Amino acid sequence: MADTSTSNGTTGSWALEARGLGKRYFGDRWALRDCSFRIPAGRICGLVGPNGAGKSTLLGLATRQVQPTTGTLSIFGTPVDDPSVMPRFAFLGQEKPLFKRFTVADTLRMGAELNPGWDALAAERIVRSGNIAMHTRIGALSGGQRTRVAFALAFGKRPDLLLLDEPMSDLDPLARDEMSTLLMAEAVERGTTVVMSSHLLTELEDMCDYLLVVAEGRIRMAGDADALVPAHTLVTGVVRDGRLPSELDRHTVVETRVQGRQFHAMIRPKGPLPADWESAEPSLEEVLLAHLRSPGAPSLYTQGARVEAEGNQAA
Ligand SMILES: Nc1ncnc2c1ncn2[C@@H]1O[C@H](COP(=O)(O)OP(=O)(O)OP(=O)(O)O)[C@@H](O)[C@H]1O
Repeated sequence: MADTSTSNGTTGSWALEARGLGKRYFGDRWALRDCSFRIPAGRICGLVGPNGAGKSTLLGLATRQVQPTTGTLSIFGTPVDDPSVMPRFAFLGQEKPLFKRFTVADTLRMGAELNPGWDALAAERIVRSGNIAMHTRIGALSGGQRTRVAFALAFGKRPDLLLLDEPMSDLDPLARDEMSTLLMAEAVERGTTVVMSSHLLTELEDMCDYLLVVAEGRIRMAGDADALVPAHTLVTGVVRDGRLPSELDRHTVVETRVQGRQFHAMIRPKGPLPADWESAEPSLEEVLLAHLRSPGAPSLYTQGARVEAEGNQAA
């Protein structure tokens, strides 16, 4: 069962909307199953989940590199299989598909030719701030420098939606910081929506105001970070007769751990807590870690993030 309890329902347009989305590569193993959610326009959304959770599959479905087995996915209200959606998004993944024989200048020229709304100044600025000479061949660049050129291509396209699959994993800390700042500036100044998968929880905490948590192919949390985190409480109490207290059953329990005579639990309180429990508000990182360790925990959507698959009744 999913909680639908928290506030901050978001109005406005949806950058990404999935209904009953599923992908089975082969056999009966689903990489992604029954995913229904919305990401509002203009947000920086962190896509979080353990290895093999289905994050790249989801981004592959959004960019049509992967075909869905079930359900639909729309970008700004247009189904992703409609070619008119192409100019509205840019994708940057772990692999940077650049032509090794092209120079950096050739690459940017190609970006200008392929994209009607090309912003040459923005693209060149990103390249030059990394001290990369325009005449250098892509094949002669380091992995991090190639990533910078790929970022320049993505930003130069001036997309409304930037889809990023761990794109900064090979950047040094300075370049990583610079690209993060660029991303946030884009989102603020141009209202660009960013959906970014990352395993770096501190990076997500710093950058993202919206979250999509995936585990074992299903959505575990979706919505405003500001609403998702305060919905949780960390409680500590005493274990009696080696058993967790029955009072825990009154709340939504995400994770419990027993250490000696104490228990620690990440819960979503459904009412007052016993006076002898200690409670604290967790950080985003603590909430995410608890969910990543407990993929079977009940899911949570903030109001605006929830969407029902076709044929289902709205909650
Ligand atoms: N092309 C493919 N063919 C078959 N199975 C695949 C394919 N791509 C992904 N899978 C499987 O789908 C599941 C989800 O994979 P996916 O790459 O989407 O996970 P992820 O969350 O991006 O993982 P990571 O954090 O390790 O990048 C995994 O079990 C994976 O083995």
